Amino acid sequence: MDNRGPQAGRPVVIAKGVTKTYGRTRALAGVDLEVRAGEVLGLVGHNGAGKSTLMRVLAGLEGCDEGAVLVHGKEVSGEAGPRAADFRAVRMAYQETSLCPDLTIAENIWVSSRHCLPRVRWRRAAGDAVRRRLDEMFPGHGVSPRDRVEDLSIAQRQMVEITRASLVDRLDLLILDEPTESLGPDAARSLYDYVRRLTADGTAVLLISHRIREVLSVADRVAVLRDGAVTAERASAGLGEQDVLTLMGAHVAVPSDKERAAVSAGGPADGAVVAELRGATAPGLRDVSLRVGAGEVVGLAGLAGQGQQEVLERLWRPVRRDTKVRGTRAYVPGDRQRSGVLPLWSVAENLIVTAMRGLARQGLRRPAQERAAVGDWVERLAIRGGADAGITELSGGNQQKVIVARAFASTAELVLLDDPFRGVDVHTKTDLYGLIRQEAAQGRSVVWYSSENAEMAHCDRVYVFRAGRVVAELVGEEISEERIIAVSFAESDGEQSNE
Ligand SMILES: Nc1ncnc2c1ncn2[C@@H]1O[C@H](COP(=O)(O)OP(=O)(O)OP(=O)(O)O)[C@@H](O)[C@H]1O
Repeated sequence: MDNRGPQAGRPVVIAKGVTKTYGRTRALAGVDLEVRAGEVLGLVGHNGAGKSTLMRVLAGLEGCDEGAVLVHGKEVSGEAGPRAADFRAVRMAYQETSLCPDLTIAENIWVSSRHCLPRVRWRRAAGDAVRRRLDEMFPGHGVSPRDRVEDLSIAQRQMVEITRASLVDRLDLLILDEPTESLGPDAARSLYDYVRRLTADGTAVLLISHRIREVLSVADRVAVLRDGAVTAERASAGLGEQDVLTLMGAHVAVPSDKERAAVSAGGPADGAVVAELRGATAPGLRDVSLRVGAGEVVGLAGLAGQGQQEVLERLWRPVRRDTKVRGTRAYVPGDRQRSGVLPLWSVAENLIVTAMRGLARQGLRRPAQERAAVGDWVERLAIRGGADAGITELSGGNQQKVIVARAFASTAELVLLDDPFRGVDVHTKTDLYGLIRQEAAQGRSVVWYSSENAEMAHCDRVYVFRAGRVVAELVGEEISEERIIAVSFAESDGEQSNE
């Protein structure tokens, strides 16, 4: 499977005046865009701007209503659809993985790449191909082609998804939709090393991401999509994060020192304790003690998989003597595909499901109150698509907003956040950080695991985890990205001897 790209700089795929409408939603409103051989083009824009829709149209997975898509100069929009031969060399790795959970990795590869695999002993051929490519792209990936997809972690599924997209006879354009949202830093670095090798061979790469700094460090050019149209295209050289945010029309409020000071001064460390772990030891946890005060935002930081999710699990299901939790709880999963959205329900139903009991009177639901609460949240978080849309009609980031709103719309005293802001745009994230602080000011407690250390700046107290232990407790102004990174990597003698 070699990648013979065309001459660098020549257009591989061109969109001309592309429009796409779903019911009343105009997802694309006349997009003009060119992706050239040998370049990485970054595509940025708010949740619901139309990025994923545009990618599906460019990959020939969906037709457009008006306008045209040209692949190597030939107009092919009329042939879009899963079998469109002209789009074969344009492949897409999805943000929500497209893998079948019940099948093994090798079987999934066969499903999507069978045209370039032998028909006899296909399972072994698919397994060998995917293993080779995984080794090349993500050294130390830790998966076997025989593993069933549903048993993989979210990061492993993402690695397989990206690998799957690259396994073809000929690859002219690789589209990566939020590829690193679920990957750790090492895997992200490996991916971009691979991207550089691909582009050096003439393949074009279209990278969609909400991580602007990352896009600027990888992409040669950046295009901004806003309300279904490309509103700016720039070379990345010389462009800063703030320039891109301005092009996106985002107003991003970085917390000022005064606000930070207010957070630490208001830290309710002396208030009532809502949840507590005392020397908790379990698979993945070693002698963990922590406490959460009323109205306190407590962060769980450190590298991924160091015990943070086990703590959330423990607080969600406090069955042992070493865990005490008072009051009701709500959980916001980070993996919306597996345990987040109820796919057959509308936005309103998904949002209100946990709050309806609190709104009911004598066991009877009160539709008017429910509608008002839903309307309020849809407006508060600017959920694009509206209350009556089916949840799966929403863009990924907007679905995530519904899941966050569901938890905060409930009367839960303790909200558990499992890295919930992956795939959410910068502007909305800032609104959600504000929401967490407002809710905490009203006495709600939050325990927040995040893989983005910068997010921990919005917490009152942060516990940094390493190998199942708390290795540091940072309070107020002690909380900084640098400090978290330093303690995440610091290895004490005691820890090493236990590993
Ligand atoms: N299958 C669909 N049915 C109905 N509406 C849809 C469908 N797919 C997308 N939309 C709508 O089209 C608009 C653009 O969605 P799209 O997923 O392309 O946005 P996006 O820029 O990728 O967002 P995100 O950053 O959140 O992933 C949204 O308003 C969305 O609700």
